[in-house]
Amino acid sequence: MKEKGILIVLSGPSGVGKGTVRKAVFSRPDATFAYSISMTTRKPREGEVDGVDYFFKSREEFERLIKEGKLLEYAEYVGHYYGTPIDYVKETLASGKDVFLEIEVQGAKQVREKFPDGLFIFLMPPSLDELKKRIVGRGTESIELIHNRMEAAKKEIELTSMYDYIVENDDVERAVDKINAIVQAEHCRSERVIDKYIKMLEVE
Ligand SMILES: Nc1ncnc2c1ncn2[C@@H]1O[C@H](COP(=O)(O)OP(=O)(O)OP(=O)(O)O)[C@@H](O)[C@H]1O
Ligand SMILES: Nc1nc2c(ncn2[C@@H]2O[C@H](COP(=O)(O)O)[C@@H](O)[C@H]2O)c(=O)[nH]1
Repeated sequence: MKEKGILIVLSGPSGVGKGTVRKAVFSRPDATFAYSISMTTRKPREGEVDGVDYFFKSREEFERLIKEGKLLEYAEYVGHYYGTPIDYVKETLASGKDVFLEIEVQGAKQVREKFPDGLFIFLMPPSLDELKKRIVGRGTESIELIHNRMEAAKKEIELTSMYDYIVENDDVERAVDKINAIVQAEHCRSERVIDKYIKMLEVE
């Protein structure tokens, strides 16, 4: 039987710290996951590099990729498309490596439908007040957008039952420790490990 990696999906409301926690996951020297670089139609921010932070696309190109079935999931988020290239995910999982997606909740729902065996982790804010503080503190949103995101966050938090784990992001390094522990536990539990031992017995 073919070795298969785990598809890890980190999601949660806007401003909870998904991007911050994902960067901290990958900055650990022992990180073994492959990061799936998303496509987006938003413009690069200062310092962002095409093919490293995102694959930056025009709306026309993105819509063509949707039609051609090249995306595992996609969502329109604050006026821009975001999506996960499907080939990279499939090929990397088939090679036995775990793949890490950091995506918003609409996209996570689509992935759950296509990859029910994925490992879905919802990043939870310590409180709604703290979530608001983080969105305001980031300084990227107008008052109106902050209000919209807070209303959306309340609805998103109600949908946590589709996730396998909830990790509170009270402290970034603590959240990373919990995510790594969850993935390790999944490796021990999963049939991937059982397959490995069956293979070992077949060889003897
Ligand atoms: N554990 C934490 N404690 C305090 N501040 C945090 C923590 N995690 C993240 N932040 C801060 O919260 C703000 C939002 O974080 P970030 O941009 O990573 O969120 P996000 O969930 O990726 O948001 P979006 O979905 O809108 O892109 C940032 O200013 C970040 O520095
Ligand atoms: N559904 C998807 N959401 C994605 C993807 N890549 C990133 N994201 C999410 O978009 C927002 C905004 O990101 P930003 O870089 O503009 O701040 C954030 O919540 C990301 O998690 C994707 O491929 N699909």
